[in-house]
Amino acid sequence: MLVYRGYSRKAHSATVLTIGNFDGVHLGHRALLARLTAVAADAGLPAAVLTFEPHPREFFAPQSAPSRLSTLREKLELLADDGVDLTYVCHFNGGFAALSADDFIATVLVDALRVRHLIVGDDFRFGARRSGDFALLREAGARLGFQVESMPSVTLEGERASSSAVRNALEDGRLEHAARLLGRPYSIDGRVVHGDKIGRQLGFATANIRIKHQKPPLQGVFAVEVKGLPGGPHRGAANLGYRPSANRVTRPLLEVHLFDFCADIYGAHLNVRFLHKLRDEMKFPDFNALKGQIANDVETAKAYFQF
Ligand SMILES: Cc1cc2nc3c(=O)[nH]c(=O)nc-3n(C[C@H](O)[C@H](O)[C@H](O)COP(=O)(O)O)c2cc1C
Ligand SMILES: Nc1ncnc2c1ncn2[C@@H]1O[C@H](COP(=O)(O)OP(=O)(O)OP(=O)(O)O)[C@@H](O)[C@H]1O
Repeated sequence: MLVYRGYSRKAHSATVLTIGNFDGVHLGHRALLARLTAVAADAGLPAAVLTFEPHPREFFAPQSAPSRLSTLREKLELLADDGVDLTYVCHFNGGFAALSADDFIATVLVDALRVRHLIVGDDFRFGARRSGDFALLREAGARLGFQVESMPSVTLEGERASSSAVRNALEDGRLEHAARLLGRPYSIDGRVVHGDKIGRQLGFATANIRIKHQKPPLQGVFAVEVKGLPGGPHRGAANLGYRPSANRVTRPLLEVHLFDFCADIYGAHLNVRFLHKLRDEMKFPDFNALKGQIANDVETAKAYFQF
């Protein structure tokens, strides 16, 4: 998959295009991408995605913007896995937000991305003050020579699959439901960094993983599966939070204790899949209380896995 920053580079051929945030790449997105790649294959044209960085809500209201399900890198990997040929990552700034719906269609969709066939959800809104809608796209397409197709809503148990629904499920600890909405367990990638080496004194060595998320969509103690190490996937128990009982940190930290594992893995790049929530993170009065609880968590996680 080719990735372009912005839309200043004109597409080298006409495109079959879709537009959106695609945070987390959930079931609804995946159905849309399946349709996109099928239409693109039929037309012999590249399947293209236009997405935004930062998210429009992060630009308009950074304080109240929702947490991110995926980093840009994770999102690009997921789009590539789903067969997308070209992704345009458009910098969402004041200038872009001020583009009228008509200018967006003329400058971005027609001139730069050379759209031949556009597929979006029928609730799709765009342009300054969200004034553009599906009807306007249809009308512009008829005039300017591109087809516009609406994607029917993908639902799960009566609820529309959406990034917000996944965030709510993760926040409430309903991980199994989030996994159904995503079509895979929720996971975070990161590199193993050096910690305070207290874990070993506690009897539970942990891999401290630096994550890119400022505000992850979930917190607490979890049964996890870890990919990225030889002989894996490995199972374990993990804490994602601020570690209030020992050397509290200011940025969220992911610490994973792998079962029956002993090796130097500093620097490894891991993918941690959150399968089941065990409890919320807590502040313990002393090391012994923390140690006792972690021992319990490890037993509960092992029981979950029937380890
Ligand atoms: C399964 C598990 C559960 C944990 N739960 C908590 C918790 O509830 N509160 C907390 O402050 N720290 C918790 N921790 C984090 C420990 O405090 C941390 O692993 C320990 O301080 C070791 O830090 P180090 O790896 O930097 O040496 C947990 C760790 C694990 C592996
Ligand atoms: N459940 C769904 N079924 C079909 N199409 C969807 C579904 N969810 C999103 N889409 C479409 O996928 C594209 C990208 O959606 P986008 O990520 O912007 O919204 P979203 O997933 O609904 O997220 P949010 O919850 O943040 O609104 C849009 O065209 C949107 O209409």
